[in-house]
Amino acid sequence: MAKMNMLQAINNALDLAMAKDDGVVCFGEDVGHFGGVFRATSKLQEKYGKARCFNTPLTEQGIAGFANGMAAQGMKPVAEIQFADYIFPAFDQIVNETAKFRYRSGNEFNVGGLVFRTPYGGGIAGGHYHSQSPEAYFAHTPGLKIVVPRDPSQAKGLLLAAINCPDPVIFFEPKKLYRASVGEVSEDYYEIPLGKAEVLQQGKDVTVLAWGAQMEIIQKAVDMAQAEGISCEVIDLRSIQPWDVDTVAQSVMKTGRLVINHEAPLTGGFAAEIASTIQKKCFLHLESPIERVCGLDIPYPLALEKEYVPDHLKTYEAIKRSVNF
Ligand SMILES: Cc1ncc(C[n+]2csc(CCOP(=O)(O)OP(=O)(O)O)c2C)c(N)n1
Repeated sequence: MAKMNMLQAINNALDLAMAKDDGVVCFGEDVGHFGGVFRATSKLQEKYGKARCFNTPLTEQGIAGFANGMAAQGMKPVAEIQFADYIFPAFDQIVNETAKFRYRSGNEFNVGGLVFRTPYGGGIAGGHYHSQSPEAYFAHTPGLKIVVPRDPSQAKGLLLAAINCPDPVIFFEPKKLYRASVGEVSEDYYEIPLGKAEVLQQGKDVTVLAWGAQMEIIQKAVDMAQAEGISCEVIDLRSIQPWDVDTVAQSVMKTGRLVINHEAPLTGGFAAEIASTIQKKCFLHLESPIERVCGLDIPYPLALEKEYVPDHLKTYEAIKRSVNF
């Protein structure tokens, strides 16, 4: 075991994947010698050469198209989109090509092994080009897997599973935690299965659910609620697509209440999908309406970031509303 922050854990995962399989290549804007704007690919070019870790021009559509072609030929491209806010120039390639490659070619080709890594989320005073959480746009596209880690050891295991996955994966990295989240990480190769949620804390009154950077936010709210005797079950979804319906439904059947938190705006956010599915699966077990604690329906603001974010206080209020309904 070694103490790593999330960036070091991601770098370590990429290093192990590249050592294990010559087909794994890393590329993106300033990813080569510079190691990426956050240094996630630091030293990989030195170690594996310019053919396996290299810079691209400033063209996200080109990065995604290039990744599609490489993956279709059997390589395992790990492409970095510098900020998730800049993934939209690649939207056509990802939605129309990456996600549909296997379907469209009658299973003759697929782009499994393709991973788009991209830092997402706010809380860093980065304004609207460095703060958005666009996971729901991609969750709406069958054929993609979507994964969001919450800490270094999870980031490593989930990224290695993504690179080894027979389907293309978008790996959203909570940039706020890149250096802030530090923990013990095994230096060995290991994978954490995709599509499986993690129950972090058992409870009986209310289920509180989030992913990525919002996990530490909901934990603060849960601690406040528990101090008042409210017993909370805490779930980290880990994968947005596919998401672990059974684990969430089992929990809500026990607690009868659900609070979902995500940083993306409320309307059309992934919490709506979860709420809809769970109200159908757990209808006769629900004691109160499912609560969504999300970002406001506005562009991500620079000046009013604190008002925008679904923080621990808003989450605590939702837990209280849910329990006192
Ligand atoms: C679509 C998009 N992708 C990525 C970025 C992030 N970004 C900001 S500046 C920059 C590097 C620009 O380099 P260059 O075009 O050589 O101009 P320089 O600032 O070095 O003069 C990048 C990648 C962006 N602003 N927009």
